[in-house]
Amino acid sequence: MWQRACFLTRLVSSSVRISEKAGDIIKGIMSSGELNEVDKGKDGKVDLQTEADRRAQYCIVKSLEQKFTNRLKVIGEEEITSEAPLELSLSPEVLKIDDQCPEVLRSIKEEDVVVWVDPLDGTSEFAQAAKTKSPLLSQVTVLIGISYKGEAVAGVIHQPYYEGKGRTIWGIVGVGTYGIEIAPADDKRVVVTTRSHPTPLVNSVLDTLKSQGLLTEVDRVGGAGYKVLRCLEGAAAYVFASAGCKKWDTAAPEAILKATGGHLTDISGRTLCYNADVQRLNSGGVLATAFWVNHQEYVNAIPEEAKSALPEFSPKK
Ligand SMILES: Nc1ncnc2c1ncn2[C@@H]1O[C@H](COP(=O)(O)O)[C@@H](O)[C@H]1OP(=O)(O)O
Ligand SMILES: [Mg+2]
Ligand SMILES: [Mg+2]
Ligand SMILES: [Mg+2]
Repeated sequence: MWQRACFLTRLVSSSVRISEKAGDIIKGIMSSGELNEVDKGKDGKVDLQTEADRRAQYCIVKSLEQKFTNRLKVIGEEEITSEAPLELSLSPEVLKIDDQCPEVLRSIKEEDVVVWVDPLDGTSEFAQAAKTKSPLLSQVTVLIGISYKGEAVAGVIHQPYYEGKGRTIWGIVGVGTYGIEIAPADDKRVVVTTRSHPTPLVNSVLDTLKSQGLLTEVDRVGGAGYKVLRCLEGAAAYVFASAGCKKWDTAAPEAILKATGGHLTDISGRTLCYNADVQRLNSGGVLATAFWVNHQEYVNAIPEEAKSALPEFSPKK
C-alpha cells in the first residue's frame, strides 16, 4: 500500500505516527518531572522551551529525514539538540483514503512541499501544568503542517492528553478531516483567544466583536492547535489581534480547518503564505472561523486601527 500511495498521503500517514510518538515523548518528560526549562525570550518577553519541546522536535525532524529523502524541506520551531527515539511506521487509516486525493495533490513530489513542525504547542500551559497539575494539559498539541505552493494543504494535530489516552486529528484539503467529530452550527458565539499572551489590543478587539453581536462568550485557552480544535468542536472563532504566533503554529491547524470548510487568515483577512523563505512571524495576527461562520463578517467587524497596528510584514524573521 505504501508503494502505491501518492507522496502526500504517505507523508501524512507517516506524520500521524510520528506525532503520536512525539506525544509519548512529551508525556514521558512530564512524568519524569524534569522539564529543564529554558527561556528563549527576547526584549524581556518570556518564551519557554522545555526538554519535551527539544526531544519531540528531534523525533519529528529525524524521523521525517529517515523516512523520506533530503529533498524534503522541514522547518521546525526548535533547534535540534536533545536526542529521542524515532518513529518509522505508517498509519494505515491515512493510506486508505489515498484514492480520494484530488489529482492536483496526487502529483506533488517531495521537493514541492514544506513541512512546518511545532513539536509542542502550548508550552506555557505545559510548564504551568507541571507545577499545578491543572487541566491545562489537554491544551498541549503536536503540530505537523504541510504546505504546497505556499498554501497549507494537509496537517496533523496530536493531542497527547485528550481524555487521558490522546487523539490524533488529521486532514487533507479536498479530502476531509478525520479523528474528530465536527460540531454543527451553534446559536452561541464562543470566541477563543490567548490565555498566556493577552494585550490591550487583543482585549479591545474582543470588546468590539461583542458589541457587534459576533461574540457571546470569550474562552481564554492555550495553544494555536487547541484553539483551532475548539473551532471544530463548536466555537465560532479564534481571534488573536497580536503578533507572536509563527508559521509552525498555524500551518497544520489551517489545513485541518480548511478541510472542514473553515477559514484561517490574519485579522485583516489576508491569507498566510507558507513558502520556505517567508517570514516566520504571523505579524498580522490570527483569525480562524468555523465552517458555519461568515469569515468576512469578522474581518469587517475588526476595527481598522487594530489592523493597521499589525502590519503584514515585519522586518524581523
Ligand atoms: N508572544 C509569543 N511568543 C512566543 N510564542 C508565542 C507568542 N504568542 C503566541 N505564541 C505561540 O503561539 C501559540 C498560541 O498562542 P496563545 O496560546 O498565546 O494563543 C503559543 O502556544 C506559542 O506556541 P508554543 O507554545 O509552541 O511556543
Ligand atoms: Mg515556543
Ligand atoms: Mg506553537
Ligand atoms: Mg512549540
